[in-house]
Amino acid sequence: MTATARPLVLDPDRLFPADPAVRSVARRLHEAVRDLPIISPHGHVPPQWLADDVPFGDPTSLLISPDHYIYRLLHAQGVALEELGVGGGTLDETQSRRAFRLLAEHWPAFRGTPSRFWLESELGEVFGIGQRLHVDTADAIYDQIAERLASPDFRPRALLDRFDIAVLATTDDPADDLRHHAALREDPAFTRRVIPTFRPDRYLEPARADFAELATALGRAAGIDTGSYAGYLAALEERRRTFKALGAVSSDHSHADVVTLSLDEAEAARIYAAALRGEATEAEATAFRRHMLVEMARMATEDGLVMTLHPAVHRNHHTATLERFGPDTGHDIPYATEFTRGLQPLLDRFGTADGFHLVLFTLDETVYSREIAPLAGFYPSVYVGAPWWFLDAPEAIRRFRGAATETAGFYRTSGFIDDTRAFMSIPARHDMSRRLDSAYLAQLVAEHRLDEEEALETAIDLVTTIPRKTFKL
Ligand SMILES: O=C[C@H](O)[C@@H](O)[C@@H](O)[C@H](O)C(=O)O
Repeated sequence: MTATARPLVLDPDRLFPADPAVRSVARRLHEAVRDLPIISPHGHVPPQWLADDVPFGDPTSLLISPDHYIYRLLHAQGVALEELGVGGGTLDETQSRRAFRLLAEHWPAFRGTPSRFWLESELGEVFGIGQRLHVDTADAIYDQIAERLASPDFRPRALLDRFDIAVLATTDDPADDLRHHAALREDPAFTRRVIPTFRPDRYLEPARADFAELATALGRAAGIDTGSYAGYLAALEERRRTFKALGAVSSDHSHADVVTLSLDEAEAARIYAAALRGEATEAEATAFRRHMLVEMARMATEDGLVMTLHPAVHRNHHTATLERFGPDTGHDIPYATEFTRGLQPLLDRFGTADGFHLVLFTLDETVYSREIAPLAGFYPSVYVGAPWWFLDAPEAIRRFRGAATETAGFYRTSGFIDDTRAFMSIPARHDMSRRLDSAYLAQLVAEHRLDEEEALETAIDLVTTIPRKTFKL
């Protein structure tokens, strides 16, 4: 590492345009939204953290081990995942300190990435660290973080209040007992909204070797016999009702593509029965999944849950890493996808259905201007999902606003989505988005495409009314 250890400086103008006239408008817009409550309608913070409100562990288990944005790049630099506590591995203090030092040693590799922006914001604004992360400061920073984590002020519920997170959605299995959400709702001392999200992916994939076991588990959770296709549908509908009763506002779906089709009931039932016997062909399983996406939309028109799609991720790209560390461990890789023709059967049936909301996320940014924005610019049900995962980054967010706004405007979008497990990064992620949107709106003001009053109203709507409307919050 060439740079010496230096003070950690978070410039108040970070991410704002360099042009002084535009920057001054961006500052004013950001000032108006910077401290507004955070709405997080899709993410992966475990609800148990808030239900049990136990102190976070050490700095590594909090900031490195659960964050695949961080450890994937360290892995690319040659650091072994087991050294970072990935996949549930438990590190003792010596190992945890070593992992933190490894992050510091490789910190230059994060230059220009959103992870650096987020982690520096966390260190400076959440933990009050005054030094930039460096191999010479790693141990001292580790100690400062560890000391703060021991404080009641740094327990999950206290931080939820400090971060002013008004709504936090988790991502949950349809057969989950949702006991943590129930406990939070029954706790008179807990006043924030932590809500489950219905995530049925694996129950809609008959090609899975464990599909029959999953169908049984679904039936057990719903109290409905899923030995038949009718029972399977009824169980899904029952679990959606249970999720909604505990505050859920959306179902989330992440499959290989968003191709949709409708099978007739007899054919769907035949494939389902074959799948329970482990005899469905790959083509039948794919057709069934595509049919079930339409069924999820049909259910959404009946129970009112918002439907979000997060397609086209080659999950678990590296077999050995999956086998050793499990899923969601940094080697999910995007690929190109298509929405216009894939969704036509679903939207032909439900695209104008009263109250149906379909939020489209993509990791293929070419579809924002070509497909998603045009769809959202016609169908009352379709909303443009915020830049997700590899696109949740300054340059990609700038491209997103340029690509989507001219067809769909601002008011057909989802509002920012952090979609994270990394609880400490949530304020930084939302602030990065607020800064970038302030910058984009300021540019429109500078070009006389908006007046500042409109830009101010839009900036506030983007973090308040727009996510609340899109997610029916
Ligand atoms: O930002 C990254 C996201 O949290 C990613 O880990 C999730 O989107 C997850 O793969 C999912 O499908 O829900």
